Amino acid sequence: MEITVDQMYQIENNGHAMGFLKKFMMENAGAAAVRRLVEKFDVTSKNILIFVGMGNNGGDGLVMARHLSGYGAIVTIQLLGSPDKIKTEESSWNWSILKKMPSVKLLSGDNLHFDFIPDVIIDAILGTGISGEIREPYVSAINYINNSSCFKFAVDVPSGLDPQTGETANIFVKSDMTVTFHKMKQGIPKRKDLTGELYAEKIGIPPEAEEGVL
Ligand SMILES: NC(=O)C1=CN([C@@H]2O[C@H](COP(=O)(O)OP(=O)(O)OC[C@H]3O[C@@H](n4cnc5c(N)ncnc54)[C@H](O)[C@@H]3O)[C@@H](O)[C@H]2O)[C@H](O)CC1
Ligand SMILES: [K+]
Repeated sequence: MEITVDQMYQIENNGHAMGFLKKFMMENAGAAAVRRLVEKFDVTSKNILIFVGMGNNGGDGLVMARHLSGYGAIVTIQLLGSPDKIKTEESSWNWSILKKMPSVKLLSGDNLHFDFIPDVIIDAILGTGISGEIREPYVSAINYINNSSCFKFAVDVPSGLDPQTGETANIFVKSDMTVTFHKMKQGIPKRKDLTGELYAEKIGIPPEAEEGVL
């Protein structure tokens, strides 16, 4: 069953109100995404570059970084903004854990020059919160991703694709694999040319959180 983006936010809020906090959803989302990635790709000693936006899509990317480090990957995060401008509590919480993990390299701002060639790029820039045309520094990050020939993995939805309508913004990521969360959003499967292999993974939200929504 496909759901709307509005329904997803309502379900998420209901689950949170039940006590299944968004930070737990985020943890499960990042862990489920990593499970799919490592099934496909041996990440041991591989260079993984994660572009992280300032909302909760970025937060999922931060969770992935921690898990991938545990799998022996060499992880670099490029936060697309300043750490003090991270927009949500759960994403900031994950950033603060990573600050205690020298195994993960943390970069921030809009300087997109790296001293390595990534084997995998993770797009955790924008998810269901997208609105309007893509702005900098996200535009440059999306260009960087699309100009790279490595394996590309999209968190929840390729950034720049509207998960409700399936329409694209001025610029958008073309990925090899996409993992969306809880249930498929209506617009995503319309653009399999952008998602690559597409999966919807459960993230522990109680089914009761759907009551009155679906
Ligand atoms: N579905 C779930 O149960 C869960 C989903 N999770 C992940 O959270 C994101 C949605 O997070 P949200 O913070 O609402 O939105 P985004 O991260 O997509 O982005 C919002 C952020 O981006 C800025 N922005 C919006 N449009 C643009 C634009 N065109 N150009 C530049 N910047 C833009 C805006 O200002 C906001 O700050 C969902 O996709 C999942 O990945 C959670 O982990 C919890 C479980
Ligand atoms: K994304």
